[in-house]
Amino acid sequence: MLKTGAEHLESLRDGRTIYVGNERVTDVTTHPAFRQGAQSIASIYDMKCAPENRDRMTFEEDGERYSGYFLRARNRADLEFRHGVHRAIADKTYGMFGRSPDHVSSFVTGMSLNPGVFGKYASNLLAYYEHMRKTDSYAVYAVVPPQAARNPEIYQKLNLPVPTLRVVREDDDGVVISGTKMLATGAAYANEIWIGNLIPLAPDQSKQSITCVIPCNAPGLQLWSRKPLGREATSDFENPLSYRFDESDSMVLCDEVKVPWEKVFVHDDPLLARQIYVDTAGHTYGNHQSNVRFLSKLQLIVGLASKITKASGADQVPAVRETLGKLAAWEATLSGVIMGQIQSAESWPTEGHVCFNRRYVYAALNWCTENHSAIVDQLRELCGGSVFQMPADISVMADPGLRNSFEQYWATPQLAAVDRMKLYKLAWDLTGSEFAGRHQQYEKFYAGASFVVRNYTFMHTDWKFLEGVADRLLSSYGVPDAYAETQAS
Ligand SMILES: Cc1cc2nc3c(=O)[nH]c(=O)nc-3n(C[C@H](O)[C@H](O)[C@H](O)COP(=O)(O)OP(=O)(O)OC[C@H]3O[C@@H](n4cnc5c(N)ncnc54)[C@H](O)[C@@H]3O)c2cc1C
Repeated sequence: MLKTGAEHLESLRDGRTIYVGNERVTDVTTHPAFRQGAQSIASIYDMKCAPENRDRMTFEEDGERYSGYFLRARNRADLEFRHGVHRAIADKTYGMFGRSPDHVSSFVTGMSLNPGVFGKYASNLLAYYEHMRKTDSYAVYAVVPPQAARNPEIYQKLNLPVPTLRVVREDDDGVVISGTKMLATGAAYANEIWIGNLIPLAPDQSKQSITCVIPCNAPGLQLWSRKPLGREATSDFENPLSYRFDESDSMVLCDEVKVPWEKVFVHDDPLLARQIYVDTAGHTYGNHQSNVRFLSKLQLIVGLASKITKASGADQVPAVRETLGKLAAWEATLSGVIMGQIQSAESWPTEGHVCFNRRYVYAALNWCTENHSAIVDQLRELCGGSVFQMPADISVMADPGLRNSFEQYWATPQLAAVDRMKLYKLAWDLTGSEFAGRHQQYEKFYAGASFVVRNYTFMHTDWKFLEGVADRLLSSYGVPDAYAETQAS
């Protein structure tokens, strides 16, 4: 099934509990904090449904049509298709939605390639994959325990309740979960939340190992939103990104939420809770989307940097061109690594299926995490003080006298005053606004702290091959005879 944007918006009016401070939001599709973000998500569904996008964004299987990100790739062409679907979604939203509907769905699709990893819950995973694609469900995830609660011993010693989410009871119908999990990006606009553990658990944390999915309106589930950024954005002219693309982040608080057995994927197995991401193609499928999404954002940054330099005429200065050249080189580097993920696809994890090259996915993930701040900083440098040269808002244009002055003194030979204002407002939303700050934090942490991201690369590197290169050279010469003899004696 393919949902339309309107159908998706309707599905969000489900009585979910979402708090902004002490205010309970009754309808995210109309509330000022979320309505524009909800519209942006709806526009992704409409794009998928549009007849002209049918072949590039959806596929047919056994007579039914599904969103393209549910395709289980059997060859390189399928990976190219998946890539194109992510690309279209990321381009539409300029890379601002990290957890767009194609992220967690790609995890589940990748996992469905070898469900055997899930042991006795394999059929649950497959049934969930079917449910997702049949209902065109939008899932997000909360797969990290809250900070400071990763060592329950500290709480136990002080006789305090452990805040992290865990199973508190089980019966014939399923399990009951309570506690918190961070940080469900996109939950305000999603249908379901995947609960899990992307970072390893200790062997005695079996009750925390629960991996399951819950609907966003599950009784007992509360979403505690961080400060929404769309709420303060008055128009897309003033805050072009905050206004449309605040994807929301929420703490997940479960108070005795019932999860039926068929929605449980891991239970009482701390080791497996993490292995399902490593031993299946889930994490790789999902993070190919992350890489593609970052590239769309990077292309916006580089394009804007060029326009900013043209607006002031600085594009003619050799040193400025050099900066643009560096930005363009970074953009090309990431493009190349992403295409390499398809070019060097792996026949993995099961016969008949293929996966994006894992090393290249993790290399790009690491590269993006390490370089986002530096990239944005280049744009900030190119902006200089221009962003603060602009009047507070567009209302100056309503006053004939002020408008006259503005149009006369703020124009440059290259650009009219109001066009400059428009340009710099976008640049500030990308580099310096609260929205920009949230993105900086997102790019640093969305795939885990940097040491976690580097560990993926460490895990997937063929060290034998690399050491072999060093060995080949080492073995091509020896210790000089005179010293070798000394050693031997
Ligand atoms: C904007 C945003 C959106 C997010 N969206 C999601 C989401 O959709 N779903 C989800 O599940 N999670 C999400 N997260 C949470 C994210 O997964 C975590 O932030 C991430 O795993 C890091 O955990 P932490 O924030 O607790 O930081 P910590 O792990 O506490 O790290 C904080 C700092 O301490 C350092 N540090 C801590 N421990 C060590 C160590 N052992 N060795 C070396 N350095 C260490 C880290 O390098 C880092 O600099 C999001 C986070 C942000 C900021």
